[in-house]
Amino acid sequence: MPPPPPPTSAPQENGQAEQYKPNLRKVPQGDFMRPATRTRMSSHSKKTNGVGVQVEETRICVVMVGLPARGKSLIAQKVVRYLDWLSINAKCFNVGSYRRTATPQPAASFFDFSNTEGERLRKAAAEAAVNDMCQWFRSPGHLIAVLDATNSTKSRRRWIKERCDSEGIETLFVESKCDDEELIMANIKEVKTTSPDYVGQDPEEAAKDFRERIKMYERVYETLDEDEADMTYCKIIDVGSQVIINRIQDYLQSRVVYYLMNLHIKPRSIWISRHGESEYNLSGQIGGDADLSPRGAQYAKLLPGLVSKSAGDRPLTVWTSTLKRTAQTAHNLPYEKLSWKALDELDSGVCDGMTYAQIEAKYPQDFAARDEDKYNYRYLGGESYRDVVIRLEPIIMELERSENILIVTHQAVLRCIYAYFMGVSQEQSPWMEVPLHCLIKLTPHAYKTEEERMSADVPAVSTWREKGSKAEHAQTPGPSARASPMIGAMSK
Ligand SMILES: O=P(O)(O)OC[C@H]1O[C@@](CO)(OP(=O)(O)O)[C@@H](O)[C@@H]1O
Repeated sequence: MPPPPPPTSAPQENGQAEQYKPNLRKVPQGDFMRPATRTRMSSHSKKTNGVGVQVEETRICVVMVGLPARGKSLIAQKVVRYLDWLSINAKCFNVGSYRRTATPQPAASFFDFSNTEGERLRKAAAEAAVNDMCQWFRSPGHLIAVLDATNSTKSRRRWIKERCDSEGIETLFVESKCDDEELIMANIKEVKTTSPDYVGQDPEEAAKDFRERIKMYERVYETLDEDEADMTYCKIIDVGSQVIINRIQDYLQSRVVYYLMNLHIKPRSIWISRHGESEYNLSGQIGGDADLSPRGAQYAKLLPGLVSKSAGDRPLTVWTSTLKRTAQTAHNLPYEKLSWKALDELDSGVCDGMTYAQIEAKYPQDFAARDEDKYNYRYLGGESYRDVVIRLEPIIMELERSENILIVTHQAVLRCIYAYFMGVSQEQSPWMEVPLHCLIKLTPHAYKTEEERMSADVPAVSTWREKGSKAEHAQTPGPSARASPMIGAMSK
C-alpha cells in the first residue's frame, strides 16, 4: 500500500510544542463572507460543498463485497458518517434490513444457495434496496450511497453495475477480503451480540448458526478479479495489509478510497477527555492559553487511575493540543504522547480572552448570530465549527489508522470528534454538553458506537451555555464595550 500523504499539521513531541499565539491577525471584513476554504474549480463538474471539500456532480454507489464477518457493515457505516461529517450527503442501504422485513431471524439454511425460496427472497430484498437507492439519488445533493450486502457473486455485482449504469450512477465496489481467523472470530462475537438477526438468542447458538451461514456463502463466493477489470473497485485484503485499486475515475471516488485505505476493523477504543479545569474556565474567559486551576491539576493527578481502570494494560498513545492546559492534564499519563496543533481549541479571534457576557455586551449582533447558527458562525480573525472540522480531517484519518488512542483536548474540538464517531448533526454538535473532569470511552461496533462516561470525583465549573440563554460571568462593560456592528460571519 502506498504511504498516505503526511497530515497537514505534523505532530510534535511533547515538551517541544510550539508556543501558542492566539490568532488575532486583522482580516478585512470581506474575507469573512467567502466560503470557509476556497478550492480550485475546474472547467466541468467540480464544486465545493462549503467545507472546502471539492465534490463532483457525479453520484456514486459504493457497493460492499465480502463474506459475512469481514467488517463490511462497520466500513459502510463509517464511510457514511465520515461523508456526512464533511457535509457530503450520503446514505447507507443495508440489504439485510430489507430482507429482515420478510424473514426477521432466518436459520442458516435460508442462505443455502440451493434453497430456491431463500434465494428468491434475498434477490427481492436486494432489488428493493437498489430501487430505494435509485429513488434516493433522484433528489438533488444526494451524492453517495453505500449498498451494504455480501454481493458475493460476479453475476450479482454485474446486475448492480448494469442497474446503476442505466441510472447514470457510478459504481465503486469495495471488497473486504480477510482470512485472519482471529479477526473473523472477533467479528463473529461482535455480530452475535449486536446483529438484529440474533436479538434475544443464546449467544453460543447464535455464533454456531452464524458460522454455518458463513459456510453457505463460502461455497459460492467469488472474489473481485480480472474478469471484472472493467469495474471500478478497491479490494482491501487482510485489513489493509494490501489494497488493490482498479479504475478509480474521479476526485470523490479517490477521496472515498483514501479514507478506506486508512481504515482498519480491528477492535479498539478511543478515549476522549477535555483538559482539567483551567484558570480561564474559572473566570469564564474563552480561548487563551491558561494554566490549570488547582481543581484541574487534581483531575490531572486522578486521570491515570481513571484511564487504567478503563483501558487496563492495553497499549495507548496520548494526543494533546499544543496548549498548556492539555499538556498539563496529560502530564502524569504513563504513555507515549504527541501534541497536535490541529487539536488546539476553536480560535475565537478578536473575542479570545473575553467572557461570553463581554462578547454579548460588545458584539450583540455576533452573539445572537452565533446562537442562531453556531456551526457556521466564524469569529472575526478566528474560526467556525465548520472550519474546525476541516482542520481535524487529518486527525480523523490518523485516528482511523491507529488503535487505542486517548485524546486530551478542548470543548469545541472534542464536540467535533465526538460528532464524527457518534454521527451527531451539525445543528446539535456545537451545543453538546461535554463536562470537565469526565473521561469518555468510544468503542466502534458494526451497528453502533458504544459510549461510556467516567467522571472523576473533582468538582469543576460548567462551561456549557444553552442556546438562547443569557451569558453568565457578567462583568460591567467598560467604555469601549458599546455595541458595534457585526464583526464575524457565516462560514457556509
Ligand atoms: O463553542 P463554545 O460553546 O463557545 O465552546 C468553545 C469554548 O470552550 C472553551 C471553554 O469555554 O474551551 P476550553 O475547553 O479549551 O476551555 C473556550 O475556550 C472555547 O472558546
